[in-house]
Amino acid sequence: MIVTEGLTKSYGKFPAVRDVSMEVRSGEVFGLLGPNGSGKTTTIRMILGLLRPSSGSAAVAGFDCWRESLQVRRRVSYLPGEVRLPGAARGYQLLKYLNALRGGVGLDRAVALAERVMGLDLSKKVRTFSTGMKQKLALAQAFADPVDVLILDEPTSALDPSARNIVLGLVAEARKAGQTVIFSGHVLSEVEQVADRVAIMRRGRLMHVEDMHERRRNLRLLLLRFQGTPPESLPEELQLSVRERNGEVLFLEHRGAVGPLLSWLHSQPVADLAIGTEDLRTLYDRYHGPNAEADAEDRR
Ligand SMILES: Nc1ncnc2c1ncn2[C@@H]1O[C@H](COP(=O)(O)OP(=O)(O)OP(=O)(O)O)[C@@H](O)[C@H]1O
Repeated sequence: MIVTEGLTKSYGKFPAVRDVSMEVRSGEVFGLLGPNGSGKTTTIRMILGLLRPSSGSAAVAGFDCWRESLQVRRRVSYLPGEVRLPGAARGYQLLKYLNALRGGVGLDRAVALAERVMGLDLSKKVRTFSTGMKQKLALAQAFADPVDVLILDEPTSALDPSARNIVLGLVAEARKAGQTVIFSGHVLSEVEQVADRVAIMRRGRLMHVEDMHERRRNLRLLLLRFQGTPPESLPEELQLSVRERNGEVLFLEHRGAVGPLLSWLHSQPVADLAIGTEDLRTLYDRYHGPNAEADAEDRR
């Protein structure tokens, strides 16, 4: 649905986005992660046709984002990271106006989302709304747009925990309805909860794309407490590797099938166990944590 090839944007000599090539598949939720200033918003603005790439290209549904930006905008709804709305309008008037720009088809849904799901009073002037309320109003509009692609730039940044959950639920619904979603954010657990794949950016570069389903499927973490000393060696065919050994406790990674693992566990003097998956933090920290490898550009 979205394809970028060598997408690059420089401000003077400063490369804000460098040579980003990625594909977002139709109907998936694509998480975009990276620290402040890593180029997420600049990438998004080029996909929206709001910024002209210095080189490379971006396309949505086969339409070039710069040269055919009208076709692109017809298919895309965008929630900016910083929501700025005209304060003099009442909530309802603003939704009506924004909907009219799209032909008016989403108004009932936008009003229902704003009033019933987000709990807003649409008879009030927008200037009386708090930051979070404004974000909710913009979200109600974005989720009501009858479009193929939703681009949400930090959609939960101003929201309280309950509203955050509502938004994550709406993202899941959008995906079920076949919409393609780009979700940029800083709260790793939220991105982890909704994204099918996650891209990690660093200093304008796309460092890594991870398939979250494969990640969950392929890697299991096991914490085992043995009655007595844990075995020195582990059966090779189980694809277990030791992360840590501490007295009676073994912390293991497992990549193989579950059946043989369960049989082996049954044969062992295991006093207690916990099984989990690795969270996104570990992957993120590989590129941005205290021990992350600096690339050549960083050292300059
Ligand atoms: N108009 C501009 N002129 C000059 N530099 C810019 C401009 N817009 C963005 N930049 C720079 O480009 C880099 C990428 O910015 P961008 O807004 O894309 O980051 P981001 O990953 O979205 O950050 P955040 O998480 O804070 O929203 C930053 O170093 C920023 O200072």
